[in-house]
Amino acid sequence: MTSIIVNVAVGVIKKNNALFICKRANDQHQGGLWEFPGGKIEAGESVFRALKRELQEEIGITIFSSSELLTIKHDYDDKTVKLNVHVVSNFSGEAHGAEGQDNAWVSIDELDNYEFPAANVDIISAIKAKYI
Ligand SMILES: Nc1nc2c([nH]c(=O)n2[C@@H]2O[C@H](COP(=O)(O)OP(=O)(O)OP(=O)(O)O)[C@@H](O)[C@H]2O)c(=O)[nH]1
Ligand SMILES: [Mg+2]
Repeated sequence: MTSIIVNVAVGVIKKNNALFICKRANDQHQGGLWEFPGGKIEAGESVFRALKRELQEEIGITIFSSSELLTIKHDYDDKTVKLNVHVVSNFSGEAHGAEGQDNAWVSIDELDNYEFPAANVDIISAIKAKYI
């Protein structure tokens, strides 16, 4: 058990019927697994503000709005994360691996072919349930 809670902004980037996913670097927490891009929320930052900053840094897009999908609190052995997951379809720029990370546009059905961190099971269920 740990008392550290990491507050994270996560973006499900949607264009037509495809979602943009990235592969986490091996030296990161949950490294080598696929993710929805995003990152840690800084002190005093809103989820949207953090998402805008992280998506600019990690995948080179500028987002104009986002809509809340769900919030998940998940305990890993080494830390607890609170994932504030938003859907983003209103953005400019071409999503790419701006930090050199592998990436892919995938359909909802294709998500099952990629391995995600344990916390993401609920994100993928929510995506499927809502057909976002
Ligand atoms: N971005 C992202 N993080 C996730 C997902 N699922 C999940 O458990 N996490 C966890 O959320 C935490 C924070 O995300 P992050 O590592 O992207 O944070 P960051 O971009 O600020 O990274 P940095 O600390 O290397 O600068 C990590 O512990 C990561 O394992 C996901 O789908 N996307
Ligand atoms: Mg990140």
